[in-house]
Amino acid sequence: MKLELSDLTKSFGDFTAVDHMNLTMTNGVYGLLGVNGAGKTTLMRMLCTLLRPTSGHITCNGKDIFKMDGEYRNLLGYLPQEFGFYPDFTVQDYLLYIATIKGIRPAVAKKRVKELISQVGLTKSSNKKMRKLSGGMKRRAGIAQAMLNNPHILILDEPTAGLDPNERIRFRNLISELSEERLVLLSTHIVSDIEYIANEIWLMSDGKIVRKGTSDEIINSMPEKVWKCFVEHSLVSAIMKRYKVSNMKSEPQGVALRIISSEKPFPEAVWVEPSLEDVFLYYFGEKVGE
Ligand SMILES: Nc1ncnc2c1ncn2[C@@H]1O[C@H](COP(=O)(O)OP(=O)(O)OP(=O)(O)O)[C@@H](O)[C@H]1O
Repeated sequence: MKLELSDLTKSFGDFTAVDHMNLTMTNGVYGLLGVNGAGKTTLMRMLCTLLRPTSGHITCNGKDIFKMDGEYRNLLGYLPQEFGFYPDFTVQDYLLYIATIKGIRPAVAKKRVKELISQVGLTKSSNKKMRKLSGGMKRRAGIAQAMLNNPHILILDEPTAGLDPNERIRFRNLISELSEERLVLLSTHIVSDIEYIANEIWLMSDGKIVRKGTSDEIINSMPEKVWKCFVEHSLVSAIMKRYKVSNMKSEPQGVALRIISSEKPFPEAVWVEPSLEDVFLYYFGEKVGE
């Protein structure tokens, strides 16, 4: 499976949400990381043929996805950021209903729904009404609906939004499991959601991919260094005006700061290994603040 984006652009009036993007994806997990408004959903909606590009092309194994029609939709599973889940349907009925919409034969659908309910860990809740599920369970039902047609391409828009830490971990494991022999693209603005499961991470800002690579490659690409030091409370605001501070924590010795700077900020500062979160804050610090 190969998806190629060439010079892909989407504008709304004179605002460009996706800006001349060129990318290639094959099987594996791609993590699209960016702050709110970076253009992630716009990109994903184009990849699902729900939105036409202003210019440029998306091809799947060499064919224009907008000309493939049903052939492409059969390859695709999509979990939108907000998905309609019919609150009074049970999990099982909801999935059977979506299977009907997707044109899956009833006998096949019944078997597939049962398998998927088990795979996403909802067997005990299969007769529960959708509105009674927790946020994490709803998202798992959402993944199951995206997987009904056993898609080769799985696109998940902010699948971990609103999940608690346990649900996040469970979700990450599920996505890793589903990614075998499949192309999975998932968007998030939470670094830890993709740090360990994405084969390739894309940092997106203002409609462009500003960095891409494995987690290690992205970390190593950061031009500045990360320093750790302890300072008195009274100095913190002056330091924050002067340096990019990726984290601060009150500790008995004072305030522990992680400072991103090409030079040693204080004689007592020690150089520490950067994390992907430092890199994210390095590129998007002000935007995260906004
Ligand atoms: N239909 C539209 N008309 C006008 N502007 C739009 C439209 N859809 C998106 N935008 C704008 O395009 C930009 C990118 O939006 P998009 O939803 O793709 O970002 P995002 O990275 O998915 O953000 P979030 O994490 O908040 O979902 C935003 O500034 C948004 O306001």
